[in-house]
Amino acid sequence: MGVEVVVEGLTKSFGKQTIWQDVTLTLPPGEVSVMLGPSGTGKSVFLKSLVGLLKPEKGKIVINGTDLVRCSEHRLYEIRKMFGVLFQDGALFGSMNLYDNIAFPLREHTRKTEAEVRRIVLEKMEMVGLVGAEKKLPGEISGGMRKRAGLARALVLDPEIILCDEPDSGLDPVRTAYLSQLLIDLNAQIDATILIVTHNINIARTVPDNLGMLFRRELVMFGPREVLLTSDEPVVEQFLNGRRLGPIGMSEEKDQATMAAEQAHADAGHSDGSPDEDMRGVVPQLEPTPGLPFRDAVRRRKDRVMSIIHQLPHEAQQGIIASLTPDDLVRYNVHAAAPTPSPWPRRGGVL
Ligand SMILES: Nc1ncnc2c1ncn2[C@@H]1O[C@H](COP(=O)(O)OP(=O)(O)OP(=O)(O)O)[C@@H](O)[C@H]1O
Repeated sequence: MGVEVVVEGLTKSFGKQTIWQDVTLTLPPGEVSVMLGPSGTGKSVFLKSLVGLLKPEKGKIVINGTDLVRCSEHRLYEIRKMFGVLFQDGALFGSMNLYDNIAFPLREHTRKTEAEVRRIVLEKMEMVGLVGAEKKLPGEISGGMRKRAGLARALVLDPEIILCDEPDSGLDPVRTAYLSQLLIDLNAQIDATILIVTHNINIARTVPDNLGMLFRRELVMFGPREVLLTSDEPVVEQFLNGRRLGPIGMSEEKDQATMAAEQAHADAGHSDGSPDEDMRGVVPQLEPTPGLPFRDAVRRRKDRVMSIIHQLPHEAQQGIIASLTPDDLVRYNVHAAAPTPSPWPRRGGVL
């Protein structure tokens, strides 16, 4: 099973520019989490900090009892082996074919024989649907295939934590849907802890167990998917609906006067070009492809979320209860959906 990643009070700056501050969250072991945020809010910087490629100024990142921010280079090297990272462009070597690209970490970091390398590379290529493309060069294949090759390479050292930086970037909506399915299928097969950073609304709505959002140098929220999907926090609602109306502006944030003027314009019946449909609400989560194992994370998450359900906002409680099976209702002793009052904070809520 994947490991828990505990982030406490993390702050990252470049010179005088603070990217985000005081970020606190826990990636539950083996669950899939998505971090959303408008462009430039530091999602990639967060991901690189988790894997130790960037050093935050304050706070902790604790994995298996080790704080990555303060540990020795040797320990960091050991912990890094637990990670598989899918970078935005796949980060493949252009002059190597896919087989050699995927074999690279095995040849660099292990003493496996070429026969073992071959078995592992072909197994991972099959997992991501790339059988037969071994001899292709990265420049000869589509963006979607490059992503899958990058994912296969991230898998060869059997990672316990997989980080994906914008897996949808450069992909059409259909290929993005295939990649989302692939990530859920992988989670079912290897039970790794997965963090995806993205601004793709469809991925956010259908893939993760947990959702978070970075905005204005802060973690606005992080918690079970139902919390963000039903949230009326303006920045979350605006983002998940892909609307112009709201606090997020062209260059990240808007001033109050602009927001008021836009609201008045909308109230007067003028469209801002955004879809009318309200995307708020809990939609069914993607399930593994038939024939693959059930995701253990789903059962663990149910236990976890049901133990904190009374701390969550009403709409999230209702979304969670609506997703329970008749057996779950008995197991968790839930009588007719009756959410209880909740102390969920409107901002900065993290569970
Ligand atoms: N090595 C670096 N040195 C200085 N500034 C950096 C460095 N890496 C990132 N930044 C700055 O950090 C900020 C956040 O960048 P980041 O790429 O993490 O955003 P993002 O949320 O991933 O954006 P996008 O969704 O567009 O990829 C940007 O202003 C960027 O210029």
